[in-house]
Amino acid sequence: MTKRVHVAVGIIKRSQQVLLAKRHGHLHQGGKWEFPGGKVEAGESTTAALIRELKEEVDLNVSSSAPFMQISHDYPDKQVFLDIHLVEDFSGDARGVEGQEVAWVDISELHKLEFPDANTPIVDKIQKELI
Ligand SMILES: Nc1nc2c([nH]c(=O)n2[C@H]2C[C@H](O)[C@@H](COP(=O)(O)OP(=O)(O)OP(=O)(O)O)O2)c(=O)[nH]1
Ligand SMILES: [Mg+2]
Repeated sequence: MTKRVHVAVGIIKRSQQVLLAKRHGHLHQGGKWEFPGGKVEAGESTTAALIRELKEEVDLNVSSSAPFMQISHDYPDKQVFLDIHLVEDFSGDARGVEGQEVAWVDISELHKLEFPDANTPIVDKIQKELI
């Protein structure tokens, strides 16, 4: 029995596109597209984790964010709690700091890409509410 992993996730939106990153093949859920983010550390707020992770992973400076949705999902090998925030207020040019592929993708095309299973409701809600 392991603990549920608390993850801060950012939907980074610029006009009708969102930023995706491809998870490296060796990682959990590797090879799939994700919304940038990562584990919230002990004693850290979700917002602080989001700011830290988006700087570390895609070199963006987040000015503000708003709660979007929360998802608990059980993978066969891992339990996650995704605390997902909408980020429309940021600066910088996105790049994959850790060598990962990044892409600005039209919201209308999102459902055509492969995401981790936990992301299905996220993609649905983005396509309903953010277009
Ligand atoms: N960032 C992100 N993680 C997701 C998404 N969907 C999803 O199931 N996850 C899962 C995959 C991982 O099990 C977990 C994220 O943890 P991670 O291991 O990538 O965290 P991290 O960036 O802090 O990485 P590390 O420092 O441990 O290398 O959440 C998503 O859209 N974005
Ligand atoms: Mg990460």
